[in-house]
Amino acid sequence: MPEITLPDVTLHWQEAGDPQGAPVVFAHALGTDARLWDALLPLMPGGLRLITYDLRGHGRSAVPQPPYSMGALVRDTERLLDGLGLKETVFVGLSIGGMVAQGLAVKRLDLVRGLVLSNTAAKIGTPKQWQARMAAVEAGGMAAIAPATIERWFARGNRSSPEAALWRARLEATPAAGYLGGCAAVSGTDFYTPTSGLRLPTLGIAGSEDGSTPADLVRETVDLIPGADFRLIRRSGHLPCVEQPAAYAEILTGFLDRIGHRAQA
Ligand SMILES: O=C(O)CC1=CCC(=O)O1
Repeated sequence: MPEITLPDVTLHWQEAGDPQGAPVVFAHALGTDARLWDALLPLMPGGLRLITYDLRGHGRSAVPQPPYSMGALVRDTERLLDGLGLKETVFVGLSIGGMVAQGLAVKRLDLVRGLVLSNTAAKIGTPKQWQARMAAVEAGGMAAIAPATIERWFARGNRSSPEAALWRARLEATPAAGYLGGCAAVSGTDFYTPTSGLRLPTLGIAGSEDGSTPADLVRETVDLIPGADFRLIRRSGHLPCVEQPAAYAEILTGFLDRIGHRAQA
């Protein structure tokens, strides 16, 4: 499994698709990892280099002591992309991954030619809500927040599915320190002003039953960027790439086609 060792953290990443293809990079949600994209990637068309990675504190990446800042998460991503020699990617970020996407596009537009803001916002929750969640994890571990998280993540009809059970197990296996670090990063982030200055092809994706970042919240952020497209995925909560991978692939492929993001023959 490929790793990249940065000055203050080692990150795990992997790739699929065409090594010479146009690069698409995927950043996952808090309490998940790069496997969030497993059902989606086989549904993507050819001519793309599909890169996934684990944020610090998650998956197989190292777990530095919390708290983390959004600046650190963006810097990790910038260093990963620079280390892989990538430019002009389409960057797909879901939830905290979508915050990283916004921060990266603001800081390094040379790395991002198209932005996909999935189930995310410029600001998610309030510091008070994040404090309460962090206190629950500190007191009871990851299992303490699992039932409520599954309700936010999955549409009503999908909460008893094998996917919900799998992602609950993965949430509970997330290192508490990594999760707490990520909570602190989200809690301290408000990208309304910087994101409203972005000018690049952008697609917003929301789930009709998302209990974490409801569709209206996603739309509010996406509408900050002139010309951005917005798509709603039905029968889906916070993780539509898991719940409705075919619909997600179709929407993402349509965006890539519209902006001509494919390997040149
Ligand atoms: O955990 C949640 O419900 C919502 C969330 C906020 C940031 C993120 O990545 O997930």
